Amino acid sequence: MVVLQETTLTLTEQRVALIGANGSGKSTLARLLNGLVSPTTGQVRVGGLDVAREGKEVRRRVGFVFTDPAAQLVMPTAAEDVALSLRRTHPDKAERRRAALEVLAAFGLDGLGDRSVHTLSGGQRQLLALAGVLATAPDVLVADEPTTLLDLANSRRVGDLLLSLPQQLVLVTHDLDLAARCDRGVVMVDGEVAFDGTAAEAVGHYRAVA
Ligand SMILES: Nc1ncnc2c1ncn2[C@@H]1O[C@H](COP(=O)(O)OP(=O)(O)OP(=O)(O)O)[C@@H](O)[C@H]1O
Repeated sequence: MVVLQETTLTLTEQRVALIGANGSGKSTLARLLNGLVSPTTGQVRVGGLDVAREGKEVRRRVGFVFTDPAAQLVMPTAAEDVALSLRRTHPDKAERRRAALEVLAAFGLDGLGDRSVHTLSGGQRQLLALAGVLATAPDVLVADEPTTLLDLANSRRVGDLLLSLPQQLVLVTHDLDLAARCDRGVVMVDGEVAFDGTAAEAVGHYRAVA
């Protein structure tokens, strides 16, 4: 089965939204960017690196946030989870914990370091997943519907945070208000790019065809 038709995209804008109906190929396109899936034909390059051949280096540069944070929170406590991301930059354990607590505070999760990740709210878990990925200092963040499971306040909070990141963001979302705030919008229909332009135009196009 062909999931994505022939697609040529050069993503240079700071914040790129991928929008479109369920099953249109957004997640597949996003997953190609860090090698979570591989193309059967064609090539994906990130910062000059070939994702298929230099996958490890690409994954170091491209952070990926899933819709469900449970997919990526692997340690028992919040602090330990962030600390895992810091093991390369902070080899000393005590220093690593201190740095992890600082990261948590920066994401509004102060005081939750020793909490089991299972006792955190959905919003807190999504912020923690984001904190963990960003603690690895990726050049690019790919986020696949990161606000879908969140209530209004948390989805605003996570959305604002994503849009204010210094690194490039590729955002798959059904939140059209959030998508419209990006710098570029790509609309997928049946595995093809149906529209590519400013985010506001892309949202308008999607609303017209949906
Ligand atoms: N590994 C796979 N093997 C077979 N089919 C797949 C695979 N991955 C995705 N698909 C199919 O490809 C299509 C596109 O899926 P994809 O997850 O990229 O869509 P999406 O636009 O992200 O959808 P949603 O908004 O529902 O998350 C779907 O029909 C899906 O079932």
